[in-house]
Amino acid sequence: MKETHQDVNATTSEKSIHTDFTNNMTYGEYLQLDKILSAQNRLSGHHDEMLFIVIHQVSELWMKLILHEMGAAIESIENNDLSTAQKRLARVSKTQSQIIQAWDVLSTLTPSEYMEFRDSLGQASGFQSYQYRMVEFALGYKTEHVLKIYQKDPDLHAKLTEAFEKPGLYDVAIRALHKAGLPVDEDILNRDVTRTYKENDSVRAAWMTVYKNPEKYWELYELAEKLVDIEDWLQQWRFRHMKTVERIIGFKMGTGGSSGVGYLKKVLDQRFFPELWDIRTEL
Ligand code: HEM
Ligand SMILES: N[C@@H](CC(=O)c1ccccc1NC=O)C(=O)O
Repeated sequence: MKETHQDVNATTSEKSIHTDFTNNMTYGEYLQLDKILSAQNRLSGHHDEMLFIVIHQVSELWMKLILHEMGAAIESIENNDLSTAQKRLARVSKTQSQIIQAWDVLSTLTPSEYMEFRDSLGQASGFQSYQYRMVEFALGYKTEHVLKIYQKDPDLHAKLTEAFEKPGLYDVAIRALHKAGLPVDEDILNRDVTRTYKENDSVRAAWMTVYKNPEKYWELYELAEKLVDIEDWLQQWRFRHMKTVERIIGFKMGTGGSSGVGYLKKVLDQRFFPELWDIRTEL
C-alpha cells in the first residue's frame, strides 16, 4: 500500500486488519472500536471532562481525513489532474465545516465547570497538536520553531519534518498557473518551500488573468475558489476557537505558556493564499 506523505498514522495495525479480519469480520472489529472507545480516560473524573476529550478526539479524526485528502489533492495537482484535486478539496472544506460545529457543543461548557478540571490537563495544550501543524504546513504556513516541541519523539519529529519540507497546496497551485502558460517569477517557482509563502506580483497577475477569463482557465478558476473556501473555513475555525476560549477562560494564560486569547487573536492575522484575497478588491 502506498502511503501519502501526510499519512502519519497509517500504522501496521491498519494494514494487518486486512489479513486478520477479512472473513466474518464484525462492525466493531473493522472500526477498531475497542481502541477508539477505550481512549476516553477522564483524569479528573469530572463529568464534563468527557465532553472535552471527545471534542478533541473528534477534531483530530477529522484532521486526519483533511490531511489524507489534502495530500492526495497536492499529488493530483502535481499530476495535472485538477478535476480530481477539486473533488478532494471540496471534501476538505466540508470536513472543516464539520469541525467548526464542534465549537457549538464545547460552548455548553461554562468557565466554572472547566476550571474544575483544568489543572488536571497540566501543561498539555492544543499548541502541541501535530496534525494541526501538518495542516498548516500543507497550507504553506511553515513555523520551524514548532518542530522543536516533538524532539523527544523521533518518529513524530521525522514525520513532521518531512511534511515541513514538502511543497504546500499553494506551491503546487502556483506551478499549475505556470504550466498553463501564465508567467510566474522563477524565484517563486523555485522558492524554498520550508519558508512561509510571501505574496508576489507575478502570482497576483496570474490569478487576475484566471479570474478575468474564467472560461479559458476554468479548472484553475475552480481550484482557486476551492483554496479560498479552505482558507475561509480555517480562519473561521481559528476565530471560533479564540472566541470560545475567551468565553471559557477569559484572558487567563494558556496551559501551553502563551498569553491565551491575545496569542490566538494574533494568529488570525496570518494568511495562506494572499493574492487570492487581494485580487478581489481589483476585480
Ligand atoms: C476549553 C477549551 C479550550 C481552551 C480553553 C483552549 C485554549 C487554548 C489556548 C489558550 C491556546 C494557546 C496556546 C496555549 O498557551 O495553550 C490554544 C491553542 C490551540 N488549541 Fe485550544 N483550547 C480549547 C479547545 C481546543 C479544541 C477543542 C481544539 C481542537 C483540536 C484546540 C486546538 C488548539 C490548537 C490547534 C492550538 C494551537 C493554535 C495555534 O498555535 O495557532 N483547542 N488553545
Ligand atoms: N490550552 C488550554 C488547555 C487546552 O485546551 C487543552 C489541554 C489539553 C489538550 C488539549 C487542549 N486543547 C486546546 O488547546 C488552556 O489553557 O486551558
